[in-house]
Amino acid sequence: MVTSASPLRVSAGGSQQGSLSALPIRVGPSVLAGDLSKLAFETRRVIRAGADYIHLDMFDGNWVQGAFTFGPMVVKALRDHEPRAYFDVHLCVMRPEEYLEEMKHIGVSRVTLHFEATRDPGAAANRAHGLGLEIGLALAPETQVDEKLLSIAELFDVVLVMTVPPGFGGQSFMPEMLPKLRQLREVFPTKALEVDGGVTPTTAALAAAAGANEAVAGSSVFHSRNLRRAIRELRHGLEQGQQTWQQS
Ligand SMILES: O=C(CO)[C@H](O)[C@H](O)COP(=O)(O)O
Repeated sequence: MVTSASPLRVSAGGSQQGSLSALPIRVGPSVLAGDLSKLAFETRRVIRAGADYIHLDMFDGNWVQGAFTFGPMVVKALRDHEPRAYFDVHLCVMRPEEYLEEMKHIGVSRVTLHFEATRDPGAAANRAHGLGLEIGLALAPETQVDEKLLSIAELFDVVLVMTVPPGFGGQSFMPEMLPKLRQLREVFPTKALEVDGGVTPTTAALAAAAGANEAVAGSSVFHSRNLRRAIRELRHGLEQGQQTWQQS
């Protein structure tokens, strides 16, 4: 295992702590935690409450065993309701690279593929960019950072560090993912770094102090009685954490 005591470098890398201030803080509610019978309503509610983007988890019941959510047709229907929202689709499916053209066609803003599920992630990133799609690389908790992964991650617009095993909401944030975030931030000082799973204002602050600048949150937003306050507190947690990073 590579630890923070053995920093890794790729060609465009280099440790530039402090430049994190250039990266925008963004909060993306995961509609998985909302009322799935009212997806358009839930999406509109969090947009009005100040969400920066909408996180949409597509599970195929295969890559994440037994968990099905929704597919491209549902996302297309949502897009028709919300033509301007930033849609961040997290593909927890087998062979996610086969869906890139469809994601573009239905108006997705960014699509995130799992490193573990994709046959040739580098080629997928290049193809997504050719289509004019932003592209993310998701890392399941068991995936460790090494030179090969870094050279692939360099091709992506965002790296998503899963802070729970993908599959369902309501799990607890895994603090053991924080060193992974630190490693990635050291190598990629200006790349978007996102966390997903068990994100609350407290864990958002921990993640941002380790380098994250984007947070997906399901339960802590949708189970709150006040969506606006929940999103504001998550943003505040990220800002506090970013300050800690800058001072460290
Ligand atoms: O990708 C996911 C699960 O695989 C969800 O986006 C994530 O779990 C968000 O839910 P919560 O904030 O309740 O943990």
